[in-house]
Amino acid sequence: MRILTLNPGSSTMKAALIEDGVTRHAETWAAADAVADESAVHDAIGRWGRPDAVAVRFVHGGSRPGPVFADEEVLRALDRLGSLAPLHQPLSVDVTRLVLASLPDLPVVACFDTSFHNGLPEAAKRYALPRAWTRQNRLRRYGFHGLSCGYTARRAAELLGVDETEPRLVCCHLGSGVSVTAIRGGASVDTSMGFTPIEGAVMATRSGSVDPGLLLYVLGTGEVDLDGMVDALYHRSGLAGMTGTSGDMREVLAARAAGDEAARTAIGVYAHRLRREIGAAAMSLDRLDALVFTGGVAEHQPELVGEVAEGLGVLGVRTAPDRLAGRGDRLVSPRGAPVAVLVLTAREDLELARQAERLLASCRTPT
Ligand SMILES: Nc1ncnc2c1ncn2[C@@H]1O[C@H](COP(=O)(O)OP(=O)(O)O)[C@@H](O)[C@H]1O
Ligand SMILES: CC(=O)OP(=O)(O)O
Ligand SMILES: [Mg+2]
Repeated sequence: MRILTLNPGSSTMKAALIEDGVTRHAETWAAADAVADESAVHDAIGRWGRPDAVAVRFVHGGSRPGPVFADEEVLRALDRLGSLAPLHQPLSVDVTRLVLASLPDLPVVACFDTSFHNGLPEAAKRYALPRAWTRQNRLRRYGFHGLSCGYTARRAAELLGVDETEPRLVCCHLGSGVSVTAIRGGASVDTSMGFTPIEGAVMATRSGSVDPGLLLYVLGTGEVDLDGMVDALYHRSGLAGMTGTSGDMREVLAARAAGDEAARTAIGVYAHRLRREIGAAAMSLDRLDALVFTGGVAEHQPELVGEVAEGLGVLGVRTAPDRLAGRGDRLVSPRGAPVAVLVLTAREDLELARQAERLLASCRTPT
């Protein structure tokens, strides 16, 4: 079966054609370009040949436990979640509408980052807010990067040579968005992103967690209104805000190498907050078998993984420089280390294809 997968991230739009679990074609565009230039996705379909189905990543699926077929009614509901993930959700809705319009007779499957975290334990899911706010179970922690985590959990178990239900993992997804998830028995038991993909670690342009009291204070001054706050927390914070760069880790590392003090501080904050999240995630596990790093930054800047890991000795985490310098999916901890450290390529495309195939198979009438 040939599945076209579309993965709108906050900085990139990634498309791939997966045939029976194998990648045949792949292309990445800057996120803004992919939707502004409607023909980009269309051209890819033309070049790669007609797929049997399309699978699209939506970061926010609300409480949906798994993928669903996308139609206009589903899209309208997902669009209403747009303000909870403004860097991603509108792009996913737009690109899905484009596909439905240009390939009207193809099944299009919407797959959700949030589904992987749907079974979070109550204590990890709730905010300590007034019951009147939380009674409907909507104002809660959802978690994101779930498609990446689902793939990572399976791939890590494969590399460790154990059953999927076995390893206790902490999965760090370091892309433009950054999240840390504790995985036990193949399921999410805590995660750093919450109601929105702002919470938790420092990201490329997002702030990560900030004392809500600080935000209330700034709003109270009247110098920033709600739109200004949204813009600041999603677009002008994180590495970008601290350094005046785009927030792309390549640029920040280059600035630090050139002696830029703001870049040095920003990477210090990024690594410190990431270690805090890793430590917190480990507390939801009864043991830590492996710490997994994935996403664009982990894949392309493994030296940063080494830098983060250096401060995690208390968890038994160590890395080997020669292994870090390698390529592809690999163990980067030294032989005999108490915790395996893995660097894995994020394969949301394979997870998207897998989920779409399963949904399609479940709808086929048995013969
Ligand atoms: N080809 C590359 N070479 C070096 N760094 C890269 C490359 N591609 C991505 N990165 C790094 O990965 C980050 C983006 O991660 P990615 O997972 O692709 O983003 P998105 O959140 O859009 O899915 C960038 O900040 C950059 O530092
Ligand atoms: C959820 C999220 O932040 O995704 P990405 O890293 O792809 O932007
Ligand atoms: Mg991504």
